[in-house]
Amino acid sequence: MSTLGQSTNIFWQDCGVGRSEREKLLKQRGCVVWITGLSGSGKSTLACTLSRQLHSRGNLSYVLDGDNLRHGLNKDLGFKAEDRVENIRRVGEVAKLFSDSGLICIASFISPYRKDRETCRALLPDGSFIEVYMDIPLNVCEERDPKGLYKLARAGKIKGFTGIDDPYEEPLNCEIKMQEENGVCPCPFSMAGKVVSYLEDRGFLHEGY
Ligand SMILES: Nc1ncnc2c1ncn2[C@@H]1O[C@H](COP(=O)(O)OS(=O)(=O)O)[C@@H](OP(=O)(O)O)[C@H]1O
Ligand SMILES: Nc1ncnc2c1ncn2[C@@H]1O[C@H](COP(=O)(O)OP(=O)(O)O)[C@@H](O)[C@H]1O
Repeated sequence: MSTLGQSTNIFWQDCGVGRSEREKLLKQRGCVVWITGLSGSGKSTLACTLSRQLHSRGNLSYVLDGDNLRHGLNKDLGFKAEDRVENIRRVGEVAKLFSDSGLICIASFISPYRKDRETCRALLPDGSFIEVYMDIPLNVCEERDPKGLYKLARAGKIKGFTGIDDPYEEPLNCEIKMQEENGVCPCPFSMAGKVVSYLEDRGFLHEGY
């Protein structure tokens, strides 16, 4: 495997305990559920509700959340385009490791650029990157505004806020799309149920897949 960047004289170290052994132990298959969408679209809520539903049925998951990772691993990054690219690059690599460990990794990031999401997808075995698009209209997200950030962005106090004066590129071929139905947003529990059904149907949640 050659994924070398600046480092030289380094060699891939294989380990006798492999992915399939870990997956057998956990009775599930590792994957990445990648939740993308505007601020306020419900990404974190869905991520946590999904993690709870999986936990209740005996499946091990772990949530990687934009706000949280920016407190640690990514605290050197801001919101300029190149910082967002690096943010998602690092998260993609971490998500790959988590899924290789056999976990259901739930990544919740605005991840505004299509190319970066596709790069993360390409890191994973076919079918194990499940892109979930929170297709919630900007005006709904803005009305919610739980952190008051849209208000600040509209007032010009935050520059480069996604959806206001920074781009968001919608997925073209996501696996799951969450949308309002008759002007009503489905509850987080039913959204999480939709993801669980998807994972179940594709054998991610069972032994003997
Ligand atoms: N300029 C700007 N644009 C968008 N979002 C902003 C900005 N500044 C701060 N925030 C807060 O940062 C959270 C998004 O972090 P992410 O790591 O998911 O962003 S990105 O994927 O790198 O675009 C986002 O969290 P969510 O609301 O949960 O999406 C915001 O709370
Ligand atoms: N399915 C939903 N229906 C209605 N309100 C929701 C739903 N999901 C989240 N919310 C509310 O919307 C706001 C933003 O949710 P959050 O999960 O923080 O979004 P994000 O992580 O995308 O910024 C919160 O106040 C949350 O309670």
